[in-house]
Amino acid sequence: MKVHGKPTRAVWLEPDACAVGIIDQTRLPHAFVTARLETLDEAAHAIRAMRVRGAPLIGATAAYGVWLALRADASDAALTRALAVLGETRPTAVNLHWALEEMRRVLTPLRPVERVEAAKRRAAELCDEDVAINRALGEHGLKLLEAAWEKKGRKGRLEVLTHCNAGWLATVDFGTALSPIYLAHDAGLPVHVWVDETRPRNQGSQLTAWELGQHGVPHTVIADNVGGHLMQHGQVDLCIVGTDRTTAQGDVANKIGTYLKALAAKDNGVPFYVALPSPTIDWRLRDGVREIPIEQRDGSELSDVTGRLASGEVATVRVTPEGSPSANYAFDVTPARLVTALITERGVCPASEAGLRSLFPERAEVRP
Ligand SMILES: CSC[C@@H](O)[C@@H](O)C(=O)COP(=O)(O)O
Repeated sequence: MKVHGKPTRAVWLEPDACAVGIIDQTRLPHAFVTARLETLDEAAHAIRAMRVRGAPLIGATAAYGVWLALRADASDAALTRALAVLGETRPTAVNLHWALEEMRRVLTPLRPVERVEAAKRRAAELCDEDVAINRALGEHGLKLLEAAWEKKGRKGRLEVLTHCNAGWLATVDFGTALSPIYLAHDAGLPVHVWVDETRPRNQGSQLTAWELGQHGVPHTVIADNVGGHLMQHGQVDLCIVGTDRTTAQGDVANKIGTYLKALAAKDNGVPFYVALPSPTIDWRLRDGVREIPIEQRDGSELSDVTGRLASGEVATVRVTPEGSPSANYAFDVTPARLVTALITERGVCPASEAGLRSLFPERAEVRP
């Protein structure tokens, strides 16, 4: 997507082919700052500190992280270590493990001398594949938005609610939940997005609002607890969110608070869609509530808030009493029964094992 009119991806190989470029997402929306990652440790830190975040982007950055590691040492031991270091950066998004497994599969049979070039090539391919997948799922999602617009009698605005950031900043490009929204906007549908702020890290108010604004998509930031009220008053036509891990039976882990939005949507008859690239499906798991690991992050993300002062300076302030402990659960699981449908690169399906199987028949028999 474009930043200040220039086509930009969320991760890229630097022109000198010696480093990986990222947008430092901890600096948005107050500053657009890019950074170079040159080592395994820098890549792992970027993921852990959420300079890059969002399930597909974590996977893509980790793939490039393997390349950075092998540049220093392409031995079997170094490959094993790189996969382990990167694999421990964040627990919930399965795209991380999917991308690392793919790098392991491609690189292990090669001689060390062949690995560096192969790692760079495969990481770049994974990035291109992510872009193509997101574009394709956007086309499928667009049909749902068009149908909703027809159902509404083509009157007013098409009101969409989203949670967290599942836009291009969370992927290599286009995004997942936001991909259909960008296509709808570009096709002339009067789409308006209710953007949940998404405490504690505010990916909605800081990242989703920023990227929608860059593309000119009308949107309004709301506090996390507003969605239910809007749905009760007929002000949300549909919800679309992303996911960090979807089980074989269609349960979806996504940013904390997603489950409550799905409950409110169900209670009010509002369609609740989840957009996902197939690498987000964990075919080994079934019961998401019991089986998906939920990341718990440092309590300071809750007690401290960063923003821009009137002076223009960006500052961090504490908003909870000194001494009050905080619990910072980063994700929750929305059971499949609350999900109207899954939007994938192969089409739209019910959130169920049969639904996923109908789109991915080659995965039907994969079980631990
Ligand atoms: C296409 S991204 C889907 C999810 O990764 C997204 O909704 C999300 O929850 C991101 O969480 P984050 O903690 O910012 O990495």
